[in-house]
Amino acid sequence: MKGLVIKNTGSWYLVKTEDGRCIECKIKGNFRLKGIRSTNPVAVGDYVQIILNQEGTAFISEIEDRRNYIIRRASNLSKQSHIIASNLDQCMLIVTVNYPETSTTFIDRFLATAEAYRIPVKLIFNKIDAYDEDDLHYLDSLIHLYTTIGYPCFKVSATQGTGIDLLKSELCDRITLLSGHSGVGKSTLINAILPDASARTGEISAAHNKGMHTTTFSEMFALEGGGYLIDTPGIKGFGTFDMEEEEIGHYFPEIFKISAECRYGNCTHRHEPGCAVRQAVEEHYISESRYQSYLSMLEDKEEGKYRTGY
Ligand SMILES: Nc1nc2c(ncn2[C@@H]2O[C@H](COP(=O)(O)OP(=O)(O)OP(=O)(O)O)[C@@H](O)[C@H]2O)c(=O)[nH]1
Ligand SMILES: [Zn+2]
Repeated sequence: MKGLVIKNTGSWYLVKTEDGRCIECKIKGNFRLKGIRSTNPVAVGDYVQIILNQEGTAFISEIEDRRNYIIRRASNLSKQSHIIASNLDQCMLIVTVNYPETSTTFIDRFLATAEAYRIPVKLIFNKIDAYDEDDLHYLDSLIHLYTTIGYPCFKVSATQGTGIDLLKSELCDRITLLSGHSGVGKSTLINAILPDASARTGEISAAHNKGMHTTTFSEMFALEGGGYLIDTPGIKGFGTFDMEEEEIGHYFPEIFKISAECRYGNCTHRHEPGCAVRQAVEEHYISESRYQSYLSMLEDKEEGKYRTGY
């Protein structure tokens, strides 16, 4: 029987079958991702084959190939990774320009990593009810910047309910991962979208307290109109994987586009002569903040910090 893994507690998985039942499953056999040592062989979002036993227990016997997945290293030194979720249609990054301020470096690192994973991102600017004129001006300039690069932007207020209907239509029939750093209003937004989510979130935390302190597991919430929302409690961003220096620029779409005109094919857009990217920054075709984010990722790479995520 085929099903979708909607919850992972670390010791068992909840699988929603095609006929609409939710079945608790264990895994059987040895599932390995090529090239990755993972702490969880099966992830939320996986399509699996399950086998029901006569005693009423069930196990996962097969995982279908993943369209994509995002991972996070268990720790900086560890080679083990944790698969956060798989088969995502999109990520929504929740951002606030104030209370607290989300830095453009944080946004850009998230976007670049999602590009590397080939997952489209939409930016959700929350708390628009709380901004003064300066904040709103800055908000509009960010929206202009990111929309121009190709990332759809939405303005919402989770507490006032502004923009929530449009957001719901963007979520419809898709599998969406919600992300954002602490305090941006992720829980409030989830509650505005899914009125019964708070009860279920309580349920996961209870499961966690039974000894799972180091790893947080994801869960999918079914949306009223179809589709799923994935919350990743405790995960503020996802880890980058080993990107080559020349590769980092590929994940900044506007930098990548212009880099075709650089004199050298392996240009890192720092000090090389004939660099079209640096020229574009000087002429304001590429934003200074995006370029700085790009440089900061290069620096991490040089310092061997790229495994930490952010
Ligand atoms: N003014 C205003 N405040 C909001 C809005 N959304 C959330 N908040 C407030 O921001 C604070 C943080 O909201 P949470 O939903 O707990 O934020 P979170 O992102 O889940 O934070 P963590 O639990 O730390 O991950 C709370 O005091 C919310 O009431 C909004 O749209 N406008
Ligand atoms: Zn260059």
